Amino acid sequence: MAELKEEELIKIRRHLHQIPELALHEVETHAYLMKVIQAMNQEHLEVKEFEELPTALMVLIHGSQPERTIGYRTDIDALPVEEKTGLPYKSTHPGVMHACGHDIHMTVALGVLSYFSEHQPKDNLLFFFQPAEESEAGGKRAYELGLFKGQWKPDEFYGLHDNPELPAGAIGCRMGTLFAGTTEVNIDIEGKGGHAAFPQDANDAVVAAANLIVQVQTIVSRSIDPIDSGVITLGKITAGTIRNVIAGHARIEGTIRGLTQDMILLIDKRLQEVCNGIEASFGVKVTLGLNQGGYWPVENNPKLTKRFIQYMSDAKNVNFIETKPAMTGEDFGYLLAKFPGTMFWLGVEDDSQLHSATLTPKESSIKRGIDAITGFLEYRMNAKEE
Ligand SMILES: CC(=O)N[C@@H](CCC[C@H](N)C(=O)O)C(=O)O
Repeated sequence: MAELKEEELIKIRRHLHQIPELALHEVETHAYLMKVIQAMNQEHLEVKEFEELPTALMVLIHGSQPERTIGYRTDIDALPVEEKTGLPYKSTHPGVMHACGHDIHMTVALGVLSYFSEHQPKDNLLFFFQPAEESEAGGKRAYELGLFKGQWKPDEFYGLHDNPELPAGAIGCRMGTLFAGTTEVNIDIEGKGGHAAFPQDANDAVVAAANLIVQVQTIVSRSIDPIDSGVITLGKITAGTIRNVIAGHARIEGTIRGLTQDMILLIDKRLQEVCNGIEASFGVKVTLGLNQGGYWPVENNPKLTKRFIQYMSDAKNVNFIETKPAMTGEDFGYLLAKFPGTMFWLGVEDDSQLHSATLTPKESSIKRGIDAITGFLEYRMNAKEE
């Protein structure tokens, strides 16, 4: 047994990349993670699975002189995106892809875990392999199901997200808010179907939906202080069956983002008002469903994040970049509201954005990320408390 080498980590990442699974269905991923972890030095390791959240996994490395339990979280799910990278190790699961880089996240976590399985840490280290980040709020579920109990409760929590806009291996972070809070939006419009030739006898849900979509564009442009930040994106619309039948139903799905909870609530309220207006002017029934789940703004803890940034800025082997807040969401925001901690970016340098079918993170970022994180954790465990 020895800690995982760079070429082994790359093999692991490529295997994970080939078996992406959607939120709460990460069965093969879970089994593969178990296999990799079981091949590590088990001397100080304890592994826990959970009947109530079967694809989740926690691993505790018992420290030599523990004063605290330091948590490290990685997400493990993928997205419903058909991969178009053409890579030899592309997804083998049709219509599903690690288009948000969670394969990189998991590999970095395994690398850090493998390092500390061979170099016993002073404090306890708790690794949380979390299902369902992209949807279904896996972090909140885990918390509400009581997974963080007894020795499985972190005193502080860290986690990363990959960032194609940063150079490979760079660490990005900031004090305060790193990511937005998000709310999932579902809008159902009920009109009356009919023949394309007799619109007067029907009530066209497509026309109502089109107007609603246009009016929604005024929420950010007209109701929000331009100095503040808010987003509403309607990413999916479905309606109708054929060109010559007037659709009686339309469904629109989207997402709201804000750097503060007040901003999210303001957009929620304005969206409800727009829906009410469409109901009144088109005589349709509009049902608005809003679900924030666990996607709270990601607020970095001041004391821990100051220490994190200090270490990363000073470390000779780390390219540290102070970043702006981003409108991406993360259910780690929920866990950071329960446990103090820090979320940060790992640069993976790519022209494609997160959630794109051509995302190809640079694999050299994996080892550099592991070195930066293990260095930080060692420093953290040995640093004197102020
Ligand atoms: C990092 C990232 O891309 N996260 C997702 C989180 C999704 C939140 C939720 N399902 C929503 O769509 O509102 C993101 O899309 O930012």
